[in-house]
Amino acid sequence: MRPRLALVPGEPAGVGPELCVRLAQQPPDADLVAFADPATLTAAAEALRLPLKLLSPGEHAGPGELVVKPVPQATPVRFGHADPANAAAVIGALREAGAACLRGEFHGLVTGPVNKASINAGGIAYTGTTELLARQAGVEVVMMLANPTLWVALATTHLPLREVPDAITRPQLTRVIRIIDAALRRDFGLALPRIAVLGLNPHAGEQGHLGREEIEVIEPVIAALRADGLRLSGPFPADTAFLRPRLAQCDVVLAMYHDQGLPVLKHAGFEDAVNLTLGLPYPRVAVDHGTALELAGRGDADPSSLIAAAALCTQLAQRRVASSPPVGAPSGAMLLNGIAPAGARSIAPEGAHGIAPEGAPTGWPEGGRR
Ligand SMILES: NC(=O)c1ccc[n+]([C@@H]2O[C@H](COP(=O)([O-])OP(=O)(O)OC[C@H]3O[C@@H](n4cnc5c(N)ncnc54)[C@H](O)[C@@H]3O)[C@@H](O)[C@H]2O)c1
Ligand SMILES: N[C@H](C(=O)O)[C@H](O)COP(=O)(O)O
Repeated sequence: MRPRLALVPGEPAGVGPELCVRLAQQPPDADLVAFADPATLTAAAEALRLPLKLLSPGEHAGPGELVVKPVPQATPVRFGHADPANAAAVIGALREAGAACLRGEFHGLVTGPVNKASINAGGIAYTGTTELLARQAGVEVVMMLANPTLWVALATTHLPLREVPDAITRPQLTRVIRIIDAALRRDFGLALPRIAVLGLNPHAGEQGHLGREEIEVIEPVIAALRADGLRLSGPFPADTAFLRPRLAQCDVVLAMYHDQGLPVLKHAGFEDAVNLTLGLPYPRVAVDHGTALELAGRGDADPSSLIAAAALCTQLAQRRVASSPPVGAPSGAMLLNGIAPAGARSIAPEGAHGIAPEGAPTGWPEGGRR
């Protein structure tokens, strides 16, 4: 099955448009439709001196071609200079593409980076695309970033650090863990996903001497969900939870907040990591990097994350359309686009202690992106 995927470049002045142009040179096994201003895509192609022929919806694109659903900007793009006047176009493209996915016109959504400050400066309250798509779909979601060696999900996303402890409650954390468990079963075929839950406080609260959220919220949630059959461990002190032997025991690490988990993930592998939204009615996969305004229009931006996102979204869409996941697939068995859960690395032939050595993804199914 060849999926139809909606593609949204994100901030016009950032690296998103040129990465879409690069993606169009080596498209995934899917039909892409870009929701964007055609002039911006053309300008990006010209800046990079790459061929790009824009087509209309309904036409079939080959390499160097891209079908576009026009979303006009208020002002012409100037790479490197985000214009808040274009906020409505950026958000409009995301909303249009999300709505089309909800109507079943596309099998999945791939998105580039958005500059949160520019959108807010343009008068639109926006914390992130994850939250925007969740609100539009009327569901709760979980953000999970993944690269071939590590998966990290977040209990909270884009909110001030000061607000994090109050946002983590027993019902909220229960819902987060259930969304992760269900998504990893459905989309990755894990029979019993192993979720390692981090504490919130230093040393996971040190038995209540360094904070009580572990005792009052996190431990009771883990105990209740374990009693329901979920495979949970923790709460672990965050500073040692990412040590290799510990990672080998889980499929995904659940961090309590954005900067508890994502610096580790991005340090472990920035280039080919992707950002998944778990819990949406359709697969959404995004880049793991930001708008990188300083690189835009120069041709120096690495397209690996967008290419990985499009490839993974293609596979997730195919998987959802195809029959249900294989019954009893061993935990960690599914490898999609080389994205394997942490514990699954032990089945990769190159892995030592389940960790792929430098440059190892070449041996993984479809994982030879570098
Ligand atoms: N997916 C998203 O929408 C997303 C993700 C992260 C950050 N952001 C937004 O992007 C803006 C800039 O954020 P930031 O500076 O913290 O992060 P950033 O990812 O834009 O940049 C961090 C560093 O990585 C480099 N980099 C980023 N993408 C690259 C690529 N494709 N190839 C090579 N190098 C690359 C940059 O040059 C910079 O040195 C902010 O407004 C932030 O909110 C958006
Ligand atoms: N938190 C993400 C990251 O650090 O890569 C990013 O800022 C935005 O993600 P969404 O587009 O899914 O909101």
